[in-house]
Amino acid sequence: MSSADDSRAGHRNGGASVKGFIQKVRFSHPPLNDSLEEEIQTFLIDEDQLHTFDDLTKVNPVTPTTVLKCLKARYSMRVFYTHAGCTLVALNPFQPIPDLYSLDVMNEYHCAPQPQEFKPHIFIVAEEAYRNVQGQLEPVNQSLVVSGESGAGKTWTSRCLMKYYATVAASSSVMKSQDTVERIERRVLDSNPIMEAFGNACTLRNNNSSRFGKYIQLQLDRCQLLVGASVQTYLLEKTRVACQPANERNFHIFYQMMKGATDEQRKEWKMPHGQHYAWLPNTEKIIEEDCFYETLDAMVNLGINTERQREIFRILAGILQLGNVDFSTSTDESKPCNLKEQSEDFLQRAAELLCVPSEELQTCLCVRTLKAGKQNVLKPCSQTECSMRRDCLAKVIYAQLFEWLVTFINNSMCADSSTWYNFIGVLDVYGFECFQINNLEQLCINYANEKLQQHFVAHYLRAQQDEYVSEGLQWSFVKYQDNQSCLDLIEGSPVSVFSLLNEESRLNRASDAKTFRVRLEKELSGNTNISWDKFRQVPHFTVAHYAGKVVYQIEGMVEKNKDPVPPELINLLQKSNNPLLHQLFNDKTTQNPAAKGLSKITVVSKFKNSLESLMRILHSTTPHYTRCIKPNPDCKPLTFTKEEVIVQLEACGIVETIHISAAGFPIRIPFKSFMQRYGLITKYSRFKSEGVCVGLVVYSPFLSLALFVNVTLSLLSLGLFNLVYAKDFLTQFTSLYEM
Ligand SMILES: Nc1ncnc2c1ncn2[C@@H]1O[C@H](COP(=O)(O)OP(=O)(O)OP(=O)(O)O)[C@@H](O)[C@H]1O
Repeated sequence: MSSADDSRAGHRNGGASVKGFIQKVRFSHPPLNDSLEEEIQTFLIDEDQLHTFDDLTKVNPVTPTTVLKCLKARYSMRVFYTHAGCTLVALNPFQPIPDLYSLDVMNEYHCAPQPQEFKPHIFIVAEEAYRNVQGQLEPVNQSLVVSGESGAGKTWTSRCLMKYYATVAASSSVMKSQDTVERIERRVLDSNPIMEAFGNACTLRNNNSSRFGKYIQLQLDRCQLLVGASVQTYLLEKTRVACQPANERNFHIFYQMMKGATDEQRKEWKMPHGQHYAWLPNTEKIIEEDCFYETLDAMVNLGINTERQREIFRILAGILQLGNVDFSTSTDESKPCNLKEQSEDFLQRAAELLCVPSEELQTCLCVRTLKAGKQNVLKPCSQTECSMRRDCLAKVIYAQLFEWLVTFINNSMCADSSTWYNFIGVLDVYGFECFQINNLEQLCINYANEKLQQHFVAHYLRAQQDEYVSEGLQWSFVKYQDNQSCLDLIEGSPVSVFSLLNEESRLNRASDAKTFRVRLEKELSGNTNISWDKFRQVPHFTVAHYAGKVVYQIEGMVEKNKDPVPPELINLLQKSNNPLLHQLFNDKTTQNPAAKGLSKITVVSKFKNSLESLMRILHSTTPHYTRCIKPNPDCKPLTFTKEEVIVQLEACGIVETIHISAAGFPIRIPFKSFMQRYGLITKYSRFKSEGVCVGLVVYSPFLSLALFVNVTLSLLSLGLFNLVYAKDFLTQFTSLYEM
């Protein structure tokens, strides 16, 4: 999907994260009666033992308190990973832990006959997915969904996963393909510093916060070797280019340039030492991500040649100069605004770096062309409009550049479709957001989280419980909240928040927030997930999300949804003599707003489409969930704040997940797939065959088969599947063995 924008940045000042906000507990926990309280106390009495619970399904009773205490005990013993049934909980240590992710550790997990018997680790999840691909059990393709709030460790985890596959999938002894694999694995890993330099920024919550979502597909050949990768990005926060929230920074790449440039580059970029840039706040803050040479190395490795690099950096330098261009009000309304003192120099430099005529640049920023019948009428813009057009120019250039980089990276890493057969996808998306002021960008992000939650619920909670019902298993229900009605409210048809927003955006008129609020209330008040606070003056609506209520401000929402780019700006950029900039706005293969008429596609429509295609992919894969938890709000090493953690545990429904995982069968394989994969053991006649040991446990009328196989290495992966059941398995199994 495109780098559809929105100004998450603009609304974050003083914003509180979701953690301080969630008041509603999503799932209905059983009320704490005296006996449960007693059980909890009995469990907690053995304090020294709490850290030993590698899998929270073994905790008894499972309550928010007991789960929290175990995680805290483990964290203080420096154990950062814990299984929670089908989910892995990862607590962020906020400091490098020696040897936790070393090559030796990777190899240990990779070579272990039963990795799940090792200490919980992200490598278990990685290895399980890898073995699933090797086992070719449907669905063969895998998705590793990494979630959590900002700073919880999603990007770190995704990087670990990529390194793991780049190592184990390249460690094959197939010498012939070794060269390719090495090159590819290098490229896959090198895509990270580039994407992070251009897509991450230092925020109040995380020094290296990803300002976009991504889904990386690691492509594997028939031998499960890494032969390529592709990345899909979601909703880049392009507003940050022109508007940085208080105490936050712009994208890393600008600081990298500023701090890492040689004298020669400074001259070329017209960036003398000590020059202040309005769009480059907090330059004094030094963070480890300010590593220009690492980005340059990665660019070289991915094949971005020196000339291309020059073009990229000139564009970026041009954007910075643009930020220092300010307008003064014109005394005569019929005349365009003037430039403020010094702004002329900056405009001149911006024009030179962007390779466009400076007078034309100034006219585009200050004068609007209106269509009156067949004639064009020129109308001077107000001071505010001029600033908006300047910001819009910077945003559209940056978004197109980011898009181009992603396409370039994909072209450089993606394997020919005839050479790869399966993939393992890693999804790293922004967590739930709730600030003091929330607008369209929070609505999109929270909508994405609703979709993922629905996927999780469908996959683990609902599917499992529904299946137990259809199988007639005795099962005491865990109550969970189905979020379909919230999704109906946001994206449903025929009427929803999105449909009304789109309708309003298509009307060629300035939108009025109050009128739009009335319309929302009239059309949507039948849905219990939407409400309005009668005492709040500002037009708003409140959505009851699965993770809590979020109040959205209506003002500006429709305009953001339209995301208009004045055509004069596009025309100007199309004429640029910077070959890359020229290509960005002329190439039909890129998402060129002018060429493709994208300005007519609204932000929510684009986002919804991209999310739907992501969900289709997720539904076609075997998912593995990792919930990253941020143990304290200040990113302090080894500090566990229980109030911070409990809210995150509740927001992701971990207690219910544990309940269900503990009570159910965690790994299920369709009978047909099982027989296809393991039918070969029938060759080894009877149980007494050499080296084969099969144990059969029958539960009537439903069956579980525990297989303990120690035959050949080819059956090693069987260790992953410790429990299988299927209605007619006994009949078929016994007939195979002539029992
Ligand atoms: N397993 C880990 N070991 C050591 N440090 C870690 C680990 N995971 C995360 N960190 C630290 O926490 C910081 C924040 O992690 P990360 O950037 O992955 O968060 P995130 O969830 O991706 O946040 P955002 O949503 O803002 O992008 C990292 O920069 C790193 O310093």
